[in-house]
Amino acid sequence: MYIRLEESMLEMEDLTSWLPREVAELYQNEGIRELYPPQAEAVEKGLLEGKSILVSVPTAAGKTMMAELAMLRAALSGGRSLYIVPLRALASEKHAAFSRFSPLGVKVGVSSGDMERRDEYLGRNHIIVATSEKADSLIRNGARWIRDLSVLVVDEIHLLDSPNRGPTLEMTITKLLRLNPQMQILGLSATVANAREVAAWLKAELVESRWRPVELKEGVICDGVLHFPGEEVPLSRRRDDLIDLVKDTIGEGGQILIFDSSRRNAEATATKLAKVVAEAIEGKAASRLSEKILATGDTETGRRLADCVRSGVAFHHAGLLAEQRAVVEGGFRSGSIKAIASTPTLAAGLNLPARRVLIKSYRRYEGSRGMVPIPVMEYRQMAGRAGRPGLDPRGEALLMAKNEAEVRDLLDHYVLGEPEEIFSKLAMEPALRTHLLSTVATGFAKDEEELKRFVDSTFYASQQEAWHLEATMERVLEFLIEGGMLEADLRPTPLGELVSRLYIDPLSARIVVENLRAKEKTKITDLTLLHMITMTPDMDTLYVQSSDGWVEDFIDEHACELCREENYDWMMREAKTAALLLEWISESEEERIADRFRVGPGDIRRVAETAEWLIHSAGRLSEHLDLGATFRIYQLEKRVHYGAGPDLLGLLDLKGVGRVRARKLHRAGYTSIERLKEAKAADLAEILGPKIAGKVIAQIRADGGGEGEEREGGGRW
Ligand SMILES: Nc1ncnc2c1ncn2[C@@H]1O[C@H](COP(=O)(O)OP(=O)(O)OP(=O)(O)O)[C@@H](O)[C@H]1O
Repeated sequence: MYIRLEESMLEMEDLTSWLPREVAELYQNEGIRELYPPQAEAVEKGLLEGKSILVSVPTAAGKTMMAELAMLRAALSGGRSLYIVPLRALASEKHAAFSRFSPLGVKVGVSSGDMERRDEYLGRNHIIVATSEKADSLIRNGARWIRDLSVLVVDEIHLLDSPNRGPTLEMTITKLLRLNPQMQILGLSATVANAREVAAWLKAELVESRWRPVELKEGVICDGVLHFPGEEVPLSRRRDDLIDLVKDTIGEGGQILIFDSSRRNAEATATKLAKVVAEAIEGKAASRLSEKILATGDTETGRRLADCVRSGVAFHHAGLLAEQRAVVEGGFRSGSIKAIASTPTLAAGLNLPARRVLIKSYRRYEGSRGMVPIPVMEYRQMAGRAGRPGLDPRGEALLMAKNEAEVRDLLDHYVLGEPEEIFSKLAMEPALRTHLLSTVATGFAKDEEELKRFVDSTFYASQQEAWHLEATMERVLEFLIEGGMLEADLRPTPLGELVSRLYIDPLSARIVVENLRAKEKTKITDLTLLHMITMTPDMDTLYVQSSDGWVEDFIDEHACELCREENYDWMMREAKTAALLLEWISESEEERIADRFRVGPGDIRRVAETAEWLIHSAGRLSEHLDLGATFRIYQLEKRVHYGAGPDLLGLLDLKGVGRVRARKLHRAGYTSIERLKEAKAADLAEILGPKIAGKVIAQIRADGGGEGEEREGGGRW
């Protein structure tokens, strides 16, 4: 259980020893009078004197503000800080939050978008927010400003342990430290067992604490009884634990976050609660939110979500569109939504405090491993959302158990248990393949000796007594040499440099090149290209379910268009994913795609976005190696971007015109920009609505060789 220590002894006023008075005033105006104890400890350990610090504290203990103070100190003396976050949604959130420093003259930027870019303009900012992938890509593409950093903040640094994101994070930190040896680094971590090890790697002071701003009571709910260590409290009414708990929370003016094991369960939980919660809310605000959800697009998932939201409940998972998630989060913050049922995957990105947190299922589905219990560290991340500072006297986090034995297990393992240690995942072959190439291609190492020395400065090496990488490294280097990405003496080839800049797995590059070489040019269709990119390890292919019998027919039907694939299970998944993309570019309605492939609208966009990046990369490879499919690939890239047919390409360059509006214009005979120039303003307004029509007209005017010409043309608009 978390404990609350004595109050901090450092007041905002005291910060003027290190920072200009305006900074202290800014926080005072936000109602902050003194530093929380872990913050005060960080200051004592040199946070405001440029010392590197690893902070390992519970959720909501004020980590972000520590980072802000260090970044402000740097900014106000002209220094630059990079703030690394794990998710794009968090990058926008932090960017918005840091923008409140602009009255102090602090410029803030966020790096998102294309991978193969340097974004030199970002260097004008004092604070730059980026995901670890984007930061890595900026290094690979040679952004100059990244060599001149005063402060590096790594949010959620415990993700070093993540098989997906960990190696990139680790290599990015290692490279940034190499480029900026004097830089102050601030690692913000959840509580982990071996924070000292992470601190040692970063040569940082450690601030480790269990302090929380609001007391947190943790326990297990079973059969109408709340079991806390040493205490049992019956719930007032007894029917159904979930419903009773939600009613109890809302009855006391609180909100509840519920974590479920799967999307389907999260949706079912929200639907079940809708009736109960609807009675307890003021309906107007909820109805407005529900309209907002419907405005994001007409899909089954959207409609179901809108129905729930109208009753003051929501579900939240990766199948939703980003806009839909934003409405749900905003509605919860404003109090119109009382309960959210979410999947655990999103716990890290869901920055919403609530009076109560219910972990309805402590298991989660993990591909081939089936349902597995979540780590204690993740449990703590979820539980830590309970208790809104300044609003709740205390927070309560409960796990749900089926019987007494499970109650005891859950109390022992999660409530009273220690979080796990974290381990580097750099030794995994796909990670090494990508990162060894980029290390050489970006000039961090010139030969094998230097490469080994570089790897020696990673978290992996600092955790290991002895190296276990030799064999894997040999294999990976051989692969890169064979694939023409490195010379035998490990100098990068132009192809290797390109692959590194494109930010794709070298194996993806090889799959693309081999398939483009193998296939007769005249036989390459859109489906061939789509299938090719779904074969790469960079594409997360869709699962094939028992009801997906049609995929086999699809494979038979399109056999001569598809690429060669040895493994039939993979072929099924690839073909299903390629079929989804084919429907997307054929302008199938999202609702139809969601239905047929049993995915959420958020999944469609994600698959399309990954595909676009891979198709773009395939185009660059084809161009570089003169593989003869370049034009066709670039056309496909644009179609995947917009989800539209080839006849719309001319219209899709217009801002505000997506697949649906472009098709409407096309149907009305406006098949090109040239044709549009002939149109009457009133006709366009009828097709597009007056606002969008105005936007389109302005663009065509700008495009059409100047305003004067338009006017001479007879004032058609
Ligand atoms: N010293 C303080 N006094 C009062 N409020 C504070 C103080 N420090 C931070 N807060 C407030 O507490 C809330 C949580 O802080 P913050 O976001 O920094 O926590 P965090 O540890 O980064 O959270 P998470 O673990 O969710 O990332 C914010 O609303 C912030 O304004």
